[in-house]
Amino acid sequence: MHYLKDIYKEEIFETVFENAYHCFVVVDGEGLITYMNNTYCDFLETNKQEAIGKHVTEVIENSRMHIVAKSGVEEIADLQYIRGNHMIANRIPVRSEGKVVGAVGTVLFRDTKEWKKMNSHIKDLLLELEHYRSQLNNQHGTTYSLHDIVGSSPQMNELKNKIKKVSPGDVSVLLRGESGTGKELFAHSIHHLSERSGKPFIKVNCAAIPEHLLESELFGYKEGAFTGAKKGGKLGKFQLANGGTVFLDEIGDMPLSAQVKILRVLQEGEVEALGANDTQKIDVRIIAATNQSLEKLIEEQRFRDDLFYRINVVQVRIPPLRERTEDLRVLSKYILTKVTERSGKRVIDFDQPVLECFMTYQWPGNIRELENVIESAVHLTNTEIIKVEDLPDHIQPNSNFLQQNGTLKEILNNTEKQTIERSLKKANGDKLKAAKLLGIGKSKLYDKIKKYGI
Ligand SMILES: Nc1ncnc2c1ncn2[C@@H]1O[C@H](COP(=O)(O)OP(=O)(O)OP(=O)(O)O)[C@@H](O)[C@H]1O
Repeated sequence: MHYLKDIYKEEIFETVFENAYHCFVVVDGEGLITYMNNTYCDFLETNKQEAIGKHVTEVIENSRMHIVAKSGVEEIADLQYIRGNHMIANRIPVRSEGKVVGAVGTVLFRDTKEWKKMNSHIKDLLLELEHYRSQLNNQHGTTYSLHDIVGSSPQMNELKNKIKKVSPGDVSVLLRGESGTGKELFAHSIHHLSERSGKPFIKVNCAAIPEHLLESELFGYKEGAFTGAKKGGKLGKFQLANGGTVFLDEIGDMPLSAQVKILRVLQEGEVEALGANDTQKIDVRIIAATNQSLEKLIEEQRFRDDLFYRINVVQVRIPPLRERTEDLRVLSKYILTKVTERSGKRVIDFDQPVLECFMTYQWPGNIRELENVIESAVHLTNTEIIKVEDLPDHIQPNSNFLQQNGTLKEILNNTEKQTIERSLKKANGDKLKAAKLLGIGKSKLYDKIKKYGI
């Protein structure tokens, strides 16, 4: 007697897999795709001929099927980021005669409406989590401590030691450094390490507050001080920070009129709210930051020298990123982890040429720029490893071949391979489009893809 499954095995397989609403993929022990149903092909905008035989990571973003096909450890309900959305993936190893020979994968919530709903739900939850985390951190106004300052270059170690020394006590500190070097991070750390850490840390962005509002923002106002003043008045940043620290960011942009008032607070330890008849005693520590040369501003009479001497008791210079390239690797990894945790996309490392590229780039925007570059690369990459092609054009070394070693032929081949890979990426895998971008015929492109094993 034959069982039904023996007679119609193929038909049953076909019916189940091809008519399913779910995406199915099967890989062999090497991670090469041996089967993919139409639903999955449609979703990935590919077809069976293209997909079958390729390594799964070339076809599916963030896939771990090849790992499961090796480890034999199933992964159920894993969150996977594919084509801009969070999907639920199951990966089950296939065994034959006790050996792991491959894996079967399914992706749930393919149905557009269903997964859109689930996806927006997950995004909402991630945002909510982020909100609570930052609320918790913000309770005392400080979000960072010295532990959050990544870097172990000699310059960074020296800097951290200096910060440890100046933090206790009340001396004013002037942080100098280019934009994005981490001045705010250091200001937080100084507060955190001081006796004032249990008291508020209040940041004033001197460049962002319009001149006519600066005084009321800094020193507050009494009810009825001017038309439009709030009932009950408003406390200024200095009153809010009483007992704690005021961080005057971008102090070089502070208007002269406000500089006089700040000087008075520093000299006399008292503030006068707008419309008030009396002054109020205030005890704050000042940390100021600038990326401009205050000396030059003094020469141009845009900054008061008496205020400069007050805030410049201890000066801390934060070196630009290009002067401490030893920190690049660890910083990049740290930022990558932060970005992937936030976005839910699985990207685990950088290709070596990416790090080499980082080493030679000048980083005018310093760590903030590094953060932006990594964030955009994480969104653009189709694999778990960030490649040079995932970087913004201006970061990529355009004279790449000049830095390569090897014979002329090897260098030319390598450059040709990289150019083809980039064009394919730009054309989203569309070979006709890529051939057009490269100004060559489709069959020539196919030959080269084959030659270089792309
Ligand atoms: N050593 C570091 N380790 C980890 N993150 C850092 C480090 N330095 C800077 N960052 C990050 O880089 C970004 C920019 O830092 P921050 O805002 O402190 O720079 P800044 O010098 O105050 O910039 P600006 O002058 O433009 O205000 C922040 O997101 C910060 O967390």
